[in-house]
Amino acid sequence: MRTLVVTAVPAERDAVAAVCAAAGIDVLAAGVGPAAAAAGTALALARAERGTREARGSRGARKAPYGLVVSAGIGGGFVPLAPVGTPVVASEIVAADLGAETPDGSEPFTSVAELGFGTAVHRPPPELARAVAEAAGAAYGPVLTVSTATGTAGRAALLARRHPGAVAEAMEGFGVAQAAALCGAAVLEVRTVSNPVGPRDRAAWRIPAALEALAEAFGRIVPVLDGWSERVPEAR
Ligand SMILES: O=C(O)c1cccc(C(=O)CC[C@H]2O[C@@H](n3cnc4c(=O)[nH]cnc43)[C@H](O)[C@@H]2O)c1
Repeated sequence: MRTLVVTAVPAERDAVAAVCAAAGIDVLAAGVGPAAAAAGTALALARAERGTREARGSRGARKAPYGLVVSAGIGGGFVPLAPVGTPVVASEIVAADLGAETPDGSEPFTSVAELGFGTAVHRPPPELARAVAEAAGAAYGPVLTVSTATGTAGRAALLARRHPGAVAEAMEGFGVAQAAALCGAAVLEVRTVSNPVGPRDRAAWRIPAALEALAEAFGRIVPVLDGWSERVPEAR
């Protein structure tokens, strides 16, 4: 089975391109936010599936479908679990602001799952996610997907309270995970921390350092991904 890495922007794609190309892993920059991530991932997975069907029985090189999709890029880190520069790997990929505001009561939000309308959490294969986290020396815990980046200490504290052990926040993981689930592929989320989750402070961002750390982390992660993909049976 093949592996697809999905980033938001070309700078993240370019950071991992060389090490992924050497391993035959495709990389796609799908855009910022959960909708762009879901759309780009679903299109790539569907095209690969169609390519496999069309190649079946033909003499052309048969390309397997994707069995694993990795949402990768920079993200905000929940201090102190994930300081700036830290790699993080998701134990859970959580839609943290997909639901309804509930003004009454102690909890101001109820998730789409609690409302009975669908899934709010996707879980990577734990054995693989833990192995990737170990290889990368990453913080391991829930990674939150938001449509609006946190900009206050109060919001950061509320998210940390609602999601104990959360290591990072970003804007694409749940979209990638939804598309992967639709196509029967496993999912991972791997990020490096560019800024602390909390008060909006662009001066505190360390994007070049986070991109460098992403490239370095993928150098250690790709052999683990290769090993896992070889163990997964070929396409049906
Ligand atoms: O302008 C701001 O203050 C601001 C604060 C946080 C994030 C943004 C973005 O535009 C993020 C876009 C991009 O980067 C990822 N990312 C990185 N850090 C965070 C974060 O703290 N919260 C959410 N997303 C983050 C994200 O995955 C996007 O692809 C602007």
